[in-house]
Amino acid sequence: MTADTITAADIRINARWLIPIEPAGTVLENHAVIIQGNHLAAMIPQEQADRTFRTRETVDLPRHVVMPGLINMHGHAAMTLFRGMADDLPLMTWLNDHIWPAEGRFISEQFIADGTQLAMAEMLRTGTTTFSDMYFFPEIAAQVAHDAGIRAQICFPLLDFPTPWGAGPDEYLSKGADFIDTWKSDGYIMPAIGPHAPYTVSDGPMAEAVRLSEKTGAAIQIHLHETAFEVAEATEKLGQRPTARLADLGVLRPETQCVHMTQIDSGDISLLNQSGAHVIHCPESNLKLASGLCPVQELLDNGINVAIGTDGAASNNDLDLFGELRTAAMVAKVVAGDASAVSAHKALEMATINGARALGRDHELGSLAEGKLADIIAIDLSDPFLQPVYDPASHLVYSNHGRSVSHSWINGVPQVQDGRLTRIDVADLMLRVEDWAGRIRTKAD
Ligand SMILES: CSC[C@H]1O[C@@H](n2cnc3c(O)ncnc32)[C@H](O)[C@@H]1O
Ligand SMILES: [Zn+2]
Repeated sequence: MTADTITAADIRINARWLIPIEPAGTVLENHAVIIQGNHLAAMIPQEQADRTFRTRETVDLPRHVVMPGLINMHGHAAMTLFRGMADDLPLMTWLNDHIWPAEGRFISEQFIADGTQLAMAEMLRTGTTTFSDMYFFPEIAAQVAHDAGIRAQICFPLLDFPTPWGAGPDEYLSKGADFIDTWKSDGYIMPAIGPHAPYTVSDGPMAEAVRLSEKTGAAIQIHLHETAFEVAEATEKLGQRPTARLADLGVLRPETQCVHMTQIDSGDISLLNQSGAHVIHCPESNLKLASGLCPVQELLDNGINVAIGTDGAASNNDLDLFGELRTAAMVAKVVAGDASAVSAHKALEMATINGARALGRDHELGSLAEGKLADIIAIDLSDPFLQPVYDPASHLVYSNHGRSVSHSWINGVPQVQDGRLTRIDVADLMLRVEDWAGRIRTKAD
């Protein structure tokens, strides 16, 4: 009999349940996750870990599920400061009469810094370790995320009209090219291009966005087919559905993420499938704005990658991706007329590996496997509202909400410990948020 070799590592997490996401549907019991530096060194039964690893820190999680951190693939982080400001309205009234005037009045570098921090605090507390953002002053959002050590795709905005970030498309594109150049090699930040929507970006700037993506490898994220009105208006004015127009302009590519897609016909499915573009499903925003519903199971059945996002806190009104998963799984069943559509495990895949795939980072994010980056969360299942446990995956999707998240590590660094944020000063943040709320309340009337 030969003695096992003992290897030194940094952190050992003892998990009651482990859902690695890949292979699909797997649930392991009483396993240890070993972290060395910023990556996963091993996932092995706890008795084997006793014999083979010596770590400087051990975290015992005897009532918890451990899984990869969630990836929130669409949002407008700083819109947390507009949460609950304009409810019960359809998309275009909400945007034209409330949100765009408020953005014109309040958006500044400080607004983005404080609102993005508020969003990050909520997302970290509810299990998100990577988020995608499309908003103004992307250089500020990128800095704030980088400083907090949270992974983020930050899309610079592109529109035909002026906003607090720029005078028009030429300025957005030139500032955006510099933004990509500054952040392209960062370990946490993925700079990307955010043409707002087909109805706000004309052909010239849209084609420039494609050229910039081809030149830099940066992803494109765009709101697309959010409402029936968008598709009907474009078809009437331009004689083409927006997906067909974007395909002609070269926008639909494997680097492109199409957000919403509530209106889909067989031609749209072919274009998405042939192009390798991804769909980002935001069911709660779609429900709240009465925009429509994305046929998720049909897209998955046609080989299209579908990831999940919350959208901004002004149209959701929270950034809890576990809540979003529950809605996504429930709504998918009604839309498909099939209770087996989007199972619990499939919903978890949408919020992890499918998001990583949309980012082009599935080789290092989105599942727990040796060599992948150590972006990990734990969910405490000991609460009475999560008892008894027959199937932890079922509880994560159908019974849980994000507040049961107890721990989180990003790049091997602890971000949440026993439900508390380790790197964001929440008390100080609340003072700044209250200050903004006071200003918005007085000027919003
Ligand atoms: C180009 S910066 C982002 C821009 O998008 C607005 N926005 C927020 N939510 C939505 C949505 O669901 N559809 C379309 N546009 C949205 C946000 O307020 C910014 O102006
Ligand atoms: Zn959006």
